[in-house]
Amino acid sequence: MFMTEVITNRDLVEAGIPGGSYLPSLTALGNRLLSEHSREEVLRQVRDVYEAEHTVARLPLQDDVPELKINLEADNEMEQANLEACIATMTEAARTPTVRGVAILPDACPSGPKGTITVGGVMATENAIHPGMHSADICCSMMATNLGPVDPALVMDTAFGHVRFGPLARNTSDRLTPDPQLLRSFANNPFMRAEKILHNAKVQLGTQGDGNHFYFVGVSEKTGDTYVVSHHGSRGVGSHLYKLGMKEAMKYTQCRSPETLPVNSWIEADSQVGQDYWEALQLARLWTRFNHSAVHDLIARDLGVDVRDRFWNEHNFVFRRHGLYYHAKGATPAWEDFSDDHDRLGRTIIPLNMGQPVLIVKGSDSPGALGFSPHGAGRNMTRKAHKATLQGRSLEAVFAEETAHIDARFQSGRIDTSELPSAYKKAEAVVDQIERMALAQVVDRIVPHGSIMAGESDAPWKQRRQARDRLSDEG
Ligand SMILES: Nc1nc2c(ncn2[C@@H]2O[C@H](COP(=O)(O)O)[C@@H](O)[C@H]2O)c(=O)[nH]1
Ligand SMILES: [Mn+2]
Repeated sequence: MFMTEVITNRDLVEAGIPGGSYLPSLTALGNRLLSEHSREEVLRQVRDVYEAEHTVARLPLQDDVPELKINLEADNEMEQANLEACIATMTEAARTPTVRGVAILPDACPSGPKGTITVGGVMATENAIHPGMHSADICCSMMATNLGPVDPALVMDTAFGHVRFGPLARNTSDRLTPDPQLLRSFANNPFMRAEKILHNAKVQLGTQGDGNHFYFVGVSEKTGDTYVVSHHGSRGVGSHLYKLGMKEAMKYTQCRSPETLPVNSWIEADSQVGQDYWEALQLARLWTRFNHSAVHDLIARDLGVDVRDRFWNEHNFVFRRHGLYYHAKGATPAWEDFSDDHDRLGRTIIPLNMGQPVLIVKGSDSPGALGFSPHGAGRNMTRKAHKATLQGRSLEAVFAEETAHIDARFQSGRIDTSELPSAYKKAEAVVDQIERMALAQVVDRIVPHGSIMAGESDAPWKQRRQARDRLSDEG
């Protein structure tokens, strides 16, 4: 009988057992064993029990990575460099232990340090949701509304009065009202009930953000009807959800697979947290749909016309299919029933740039692209590299040349050259690859009349990016 002392939680931690909710029961076990064994023996036995019952094998990075499905062709040196960078980063990301399939699309370009999924990229994973693979702009998406045979110039002016790009929020007098039932669902979800999410769901409703988000007005080649097409995501709702998801993912992955790059951390999909996060993603999606349609409805109301038709699709999201989680970061789902509210004619939307038609396509569910098509034209070079190509020319001259055939407006009143057509890959080459690689079938084209975007601003995040660019120039 050795009963001379007790074992505490701290003793177990000092003996190398990490803290956790199981600690009190292990301590109780240790104290029972103390009546029969030496302290040293008890600690050894408790450690064995901990290892048998409370640890899971750590997952190493995969050496045999799934075959990379490449749907991207390079026509010149710059495109070749882009393709190689895409392959390098996706090959690294594919080493993440959960990854079962990888594809890059014609609009692919790197977006982050090596190992980060590309824009124009798809990653299929097993029992894992990776916030870094659907990106921070959760449910970035396109919505098209057919307004009938209305004068597109009138639609442009009406739209301009209703959109709120950039740091412009809707002020209290023109704020839109969120769907009360949706807000109740937010309050019931452990992620979505966060104060910042609930706040943004109210004050950011009817806002579009900045960067390459846009409102596009054009005329259908097929019917002559005028369409409005919008591009934005879930705004502050999604960006805060992304932060919360990433925090959970990093906590889990640091223990489960410490070799995995932090950006590729994941949440176990069939855990409670995973189910809550999945539901939160669906709620952010519903908020985004409401955000697109609320502004489209205001435009139709002011024009005094009925909405003749409407469809939409997300391109930054996670889809459950074939028992796997398909993460799309800038990729359009190309199978018919990818969501509960998919278009009954199977149409999705692929824009190219403000001066080119928006493509209305029917996805081909190509196995060679894991069932996806591109979400745009994509960039061959960074914003900074693109700016360098314009050196020596005034902003106004570049703008006038590239937008002569359309009514292009920046809501801030300041030209953002990084959003002009020349910033994107050649539209014809992307369309050619979509068709030749049988990723989707073009069923209509919305010919551009005009486009509204945020424009250049002094938003704090833009200033931080410029400061980083200056530093990298100096360094
Ligand atoms: N019709 C327009 N298309 C545009 C515009 N700016 C960008 N784009 C295209 O959209 C995709 C979406 O990019 P994302 O990664 O931010 O989702 C991009 O690849 C471009 O091809 C525009 O003003 N009008
Ligand atoms: Mn987008």
